[in-house]
Amino acid sequence: MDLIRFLLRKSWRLVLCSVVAGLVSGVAGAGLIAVIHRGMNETQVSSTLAWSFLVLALAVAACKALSEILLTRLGQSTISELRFQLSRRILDAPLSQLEQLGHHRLLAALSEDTDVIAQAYVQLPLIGINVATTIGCLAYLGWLSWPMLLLVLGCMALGASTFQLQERKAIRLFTRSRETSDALFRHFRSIMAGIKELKLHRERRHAFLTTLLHRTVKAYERDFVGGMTVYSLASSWGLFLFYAAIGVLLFLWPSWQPVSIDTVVGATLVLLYMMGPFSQIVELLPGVGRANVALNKIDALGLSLAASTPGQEADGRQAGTELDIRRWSRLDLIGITHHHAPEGDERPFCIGPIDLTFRPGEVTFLVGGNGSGKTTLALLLLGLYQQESGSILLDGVPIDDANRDTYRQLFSTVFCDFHLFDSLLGLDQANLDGVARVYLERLQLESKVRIEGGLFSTQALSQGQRKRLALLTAYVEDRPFYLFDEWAADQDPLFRKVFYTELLPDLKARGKAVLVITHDDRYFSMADRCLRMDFGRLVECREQDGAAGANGGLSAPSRVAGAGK
Ligand SMILES: Nc1ncnc2c1ncn2[C@@H]1O[C@H](COP(=O)(O)OP(=O)(O)OP(=O)(O)O)[C@@H](O)[C@H]1O
Repeated sequence: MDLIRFLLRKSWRLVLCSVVAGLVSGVAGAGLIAVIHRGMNETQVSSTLAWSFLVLALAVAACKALSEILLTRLGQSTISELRFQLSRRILDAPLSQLEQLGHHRLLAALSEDTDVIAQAYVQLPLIGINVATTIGCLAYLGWLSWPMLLLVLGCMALGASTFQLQERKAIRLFTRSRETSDALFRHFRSIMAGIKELKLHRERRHAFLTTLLHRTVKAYERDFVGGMTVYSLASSWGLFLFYAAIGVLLFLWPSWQPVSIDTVVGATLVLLYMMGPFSQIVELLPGVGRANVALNKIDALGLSLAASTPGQEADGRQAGTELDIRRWSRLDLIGITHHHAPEGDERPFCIGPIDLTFRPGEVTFLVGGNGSGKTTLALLLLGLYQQESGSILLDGVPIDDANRDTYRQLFSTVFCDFHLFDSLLGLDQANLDGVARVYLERLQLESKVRIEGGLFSTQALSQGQRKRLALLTAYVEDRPFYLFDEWAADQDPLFRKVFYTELLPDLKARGKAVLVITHDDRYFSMADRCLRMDFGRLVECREQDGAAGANGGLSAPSRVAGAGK
């Protein structure tokens, strides 16, 4: 309901206009039936009646068209709003929460759930209009004969109660099919990401298609068809009750009590007319049921659209920050701990407690075996993971929910699994192209890529070249703290040398703090200090790690906790 309130706040004018247009159309339709009924009974048709007929017919057609046009606009604007808001909620949500959910669930929510919710939301005015039309018809029926009204109301109550019993089953099936569509999106992602592996291995491709995908697709089909079948049966039962009421009125009622043929014809006309809006309501109900399932799903993902993130302003900036990220002098990690939620029976991976200090103009190498926790520490430092205990202080100011987003603006990064946007997005400094072209030459990409209006001419590059382009983006960002997660791993020996012996010293000379996660022991001497991760703990670099300060001496932090202090 929060979501409905949220949507109504955004688009109440469109909803109101379409409801009014629909109501006028519905009421005019009921009036048209009354006029037709009177016309059938009059031997000499009056001109007033004829004009009423014309005006009402025009009103019905015009308002129906207007209502439909407005509803289409409402539908598209609702989908846009939902996609925008949900994307925003995803960007606001903690990284660890998103990692636990997985990309496939987020994609399913962004595409399937937004569609289903928007379609149902658009149907709400239609349901309102049809209910209003039905009430108008019932009022006319009551005016013709209240016992007949009671009969029809009885049939409707019977239909509604049986429908409610059946609907629970339909919702259960829709919920199951929605869960299956998460798995379906995971398979779609596997197709995209694993296309080369699937093409190369016939048996794997066959197993993927016939076992995984086919089973999931069929499970989705079965549950979805099951849910829709329940609704179809319920709607047919409702339709039958309508015909039953007409049958009783036409064939049984006159034999029970005296009634004029005129009343019977009028009541039959009303019931036949009511069948239109009634059928529409019943057809709309499965969509409403699926929207409920989609709403619950979005809530279950922890991405409720109605909620807002504490400290987050509407424009994405944060209130109440005391950080000056351009003029910082020390960054302290004090007693930081974190653990990854284990999958199944695995033991959780714990990191920390970690004490560490960074200063501008200092190049730090972070080494350690695979899975030792280097990237996890980097993500904690960047404020992308939230520590479970301990604190991060920038010039003595603790980082919290209110200033974390501002704190993150301290860093430029190239992650191991970096993403390259197709332009220098969000960078609108003067002479952006000129600045970028200087780095393009420096990174030896000028013969491969052109930059026009901040847009890269191509991304069809080798992995190493794409990583250089990501480095270019980081350079242009010109932020105070650089973090590279195994950046040099994809580079040829020549460019690896350029990175360690030219680019890093250049960043240092510009007063940047640099943290390099690396396995390149040949270049450890380029670091001011070298830290080692070992099973989630930060330990001193051993002499055999080869860590030597840039000025030639072994950096060997005397106490890792106080490194840099
Ligand atoms: N999102 C996650 N959820 C659960 N466990 C995770 C997650 N990310 C990492 N881990 C676990 O945490 C441990 C440390 O991972 P991390 O990526 O920090 O290591 P790393 O030192 O950077 O390794 P590598 O050198 O291979 O990149 C690993 O055992 C890994 O299984």
